[in-house]
Amino acid sequence: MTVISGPLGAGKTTLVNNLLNDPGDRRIAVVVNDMGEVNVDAELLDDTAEDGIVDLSNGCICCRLQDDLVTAVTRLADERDFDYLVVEASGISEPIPIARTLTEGTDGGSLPDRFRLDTTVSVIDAYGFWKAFDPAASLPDGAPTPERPLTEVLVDQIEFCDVLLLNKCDTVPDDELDAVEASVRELQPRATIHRTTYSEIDPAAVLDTGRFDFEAARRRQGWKRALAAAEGSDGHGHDHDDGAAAAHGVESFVYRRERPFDPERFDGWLDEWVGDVVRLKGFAWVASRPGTVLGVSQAGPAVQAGPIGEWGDDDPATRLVVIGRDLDVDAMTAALDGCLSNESDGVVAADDPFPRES
Ligand SMILES: Nc1nc2c(ncn2[C@@H]2O[C@H](COP(=O)(O)OP(=O)(O)OP(=O)(O)O)[C@@H](O)[C@H]2O)c(=O)[nH]1
Repeated sequence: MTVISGPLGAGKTTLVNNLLNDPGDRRIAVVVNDMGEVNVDAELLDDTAEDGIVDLSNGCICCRLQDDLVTAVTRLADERDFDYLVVEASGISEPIPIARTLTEGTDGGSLPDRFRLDTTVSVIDAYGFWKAFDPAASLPDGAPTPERPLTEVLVDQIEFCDVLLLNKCDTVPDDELDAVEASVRELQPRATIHRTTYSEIDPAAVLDTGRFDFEAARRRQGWKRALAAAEGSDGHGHDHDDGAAAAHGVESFVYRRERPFDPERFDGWLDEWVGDVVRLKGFAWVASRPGTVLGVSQAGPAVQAGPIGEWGDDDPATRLVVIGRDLDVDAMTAALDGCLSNESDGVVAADDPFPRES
């Protein structure tokens, strides 16, 4: 099986159609997931192949429709003869839960033994990505408007995949495309990246690649690599061998402190969206909650910060990975230092910005 993820309008259906039109000597079946009540995507798929296409609509296969996905694949296996299954996730699907469903199954059941998750593909709209991180970007003539701002899900889709299609390359100038690819590469050091237009790609690059590896995909996300590198060095976690990233000013650094933040000042810092930052991810020690690990995740304008566990036997600390272009590391470090509290505990925030989830 190959799973295709990616934001709305990135070119996933276009890729599925290309694969249906040129499957080589494979017989392909397709499961298409769409959020709407009518599965528009299934209607857009070529009629000739319609028989092997299952629609899962009105929900998302990463959450509500997990069991439906297992049931649909099992039924397809019972009723049809095919060699390869392509699953097109909805634009808002998170790839990790889908990969888990397709490898481990759900509480309600698992896939027949003869299925094997082979490749996870993310189709990313190069223009949408470029615009999301560059507030000054303007729309080239005739380019489709991206339907969705960058969100946490988009970064999840970039960070967790084996093959990444940087699609709609016709809508971004070549020099900017190099910078876009360098940023994507910093987030996603492991995947094979292909630049595509109208999702045109050799089917062998996305089918039967043998590249899926759950643990490697999770372990080798860009921010985790930066964190691991920083723990053994001076805090600059970027890959010094990566000339493309350096040429475009793309880097990552890790903010590390053994002192807690003042909750209100740190919350204020998180609210100040810094345009050059592509990704902020890690954990923090906050003085108002001395026993609690605060998880922090920012992707474009979307920020999430909340309790993710207890320090337990670990010494509390802050580790924040920042990935971006032309980062002013000194200014950012100074701003974060300005949010540090002198108290290691006992600070009471009048209105706790990071309440424990009930
Ligand atoms: N300019 C340009 N348009 C493209 C390219 N690839 C796809 N499109 C167009 O972008 C639109 C969306 O493409 P789809 O393949 O439907 O995207 P999708 O990811 O399946 O979209 P959702 O199902 O809504 O999430 C369509 O009008 C495509 O023709 C490309 O490389 N360049």
